[in-house]
Amino acid sequence: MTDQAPHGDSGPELASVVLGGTVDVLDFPKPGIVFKDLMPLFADGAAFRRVVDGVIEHFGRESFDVVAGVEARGFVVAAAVAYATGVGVVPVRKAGKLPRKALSATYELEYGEATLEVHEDAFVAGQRVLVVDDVLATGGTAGAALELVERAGGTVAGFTVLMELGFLKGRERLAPRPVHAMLTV
Ligand SMILES: O=P(O)(O)OC[C@H]1O[C@H](OP(=O)(O)OP(=O)(O)O)[C@H](O)[C@@H]1O
Ligand SMILES: Nc1ncnc2[nH]cnc12
Repeated sequence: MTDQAPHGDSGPELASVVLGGTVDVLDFPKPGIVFKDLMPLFADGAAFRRVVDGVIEHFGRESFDVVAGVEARGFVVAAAVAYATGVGVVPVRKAGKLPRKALSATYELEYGEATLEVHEDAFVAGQRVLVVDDVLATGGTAGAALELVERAGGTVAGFTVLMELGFLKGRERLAPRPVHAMLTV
């Protein structure tokens, strides 16, 4: 319903901040896709700080030991959360980008297929990992990222996105893993 107030797991105010920083791009990267571009949110310093602080407030800075960011736009949010909480950041990258021995997982997303990788020694056994991306759509990317974190020895402390495309049912695909989404559309 379009007349509803913006909603998400951190309340309507933060949901509105994300919505206000998002531009819909029609037919990108393929005809028929409405691409949610969060670059304007990242480019607005006050809005970016509010959503990064919102992620940290939701999970609590003592609940994770390291942040994993999913290439590419997940890197932006993950690095900011890591810096603000004084923990490290681990990139989960698209295939062929990591220089050392890596674990990989292939998945489907709204507009194709891709492979993600993480260094096999990226985590200390049992390290609590907060996994961060910008958008949850079908959940293929997130499922692969969470699987890789666990295969590399990490313990998933949480998964968060700034925007969830509810109609693509990614949350259901990831169940019973909890998803935190600042805005659900
Ligand atoms: O839930 P899914 O259907 O898997 O889609 C979500 C993923 O799609 C986008 O990334 P994309 O692969 O377009 O890469 P980019 O961040 O490098 O642009 C987005 O940043 C998520 O990572
Ligand atoms: N419609 C969309 N907008 C932005 N990122 C996406 N990832 C998958 N589908 C997407």
